[in-house]
Amino acid sequence: MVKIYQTIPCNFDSSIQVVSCFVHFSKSFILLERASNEADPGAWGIPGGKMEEQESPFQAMKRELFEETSLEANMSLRMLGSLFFRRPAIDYTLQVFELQLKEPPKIYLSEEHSSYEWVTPLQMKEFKLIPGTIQVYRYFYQNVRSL
Ligand SMILES: Nc1nc2c([nH]c(=O)n2[C@H]2C[C@H](O)[C@@H](COP(=O)(O)OP(=O)(O)OP(=O)(O)O)O2)c(=O)[nH]1
Repeated sequence: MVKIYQTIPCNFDSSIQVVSCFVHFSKSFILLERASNEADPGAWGIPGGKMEEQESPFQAMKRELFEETSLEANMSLRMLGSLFFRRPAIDYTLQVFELQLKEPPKIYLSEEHSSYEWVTPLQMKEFKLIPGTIQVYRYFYQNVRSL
């Protein structure tokens, strides 16, 4: 259903760039549930979305974080790296970030999402996730080099 590569695969269409972010507070990170009128309704994922033309990955990530959670990312926004996603109908590059929060944040959702949860890595497995979310977590936080 989804194949994830560390290096660019053959004939990859690199026109679509997506940014996403692990927002950590204490031992948890935030998951957002896609609203019923969105693509893949009811699926849970970390904040993110498609990069717009003229945006840098950092600008796109700050914009998406603000739109989706109302968080204003500061200097502590860090890029972890990129992975290449191949789904049956679409290729895209996922640029993955992390943001470590020291204070409990106030979250305001947009209409794109219906709810949010702070989850530990173990709890994440209980959610109906956007495919690839666990592999991405493992890759960046548990040093699993094969996806
Ligand atoms: N938000 C988010 N998207 C992810 C994750 N993993 C992953 O493969 N994706 C994919 C699913 C979506 O096809 C794509 C993001 O698309 P989106 O629909 O949320 O983007 P957007 O907010 O810019 O929305 P749009 O109006 O342009 O459709 O990235 C993830 O963890 N979070």
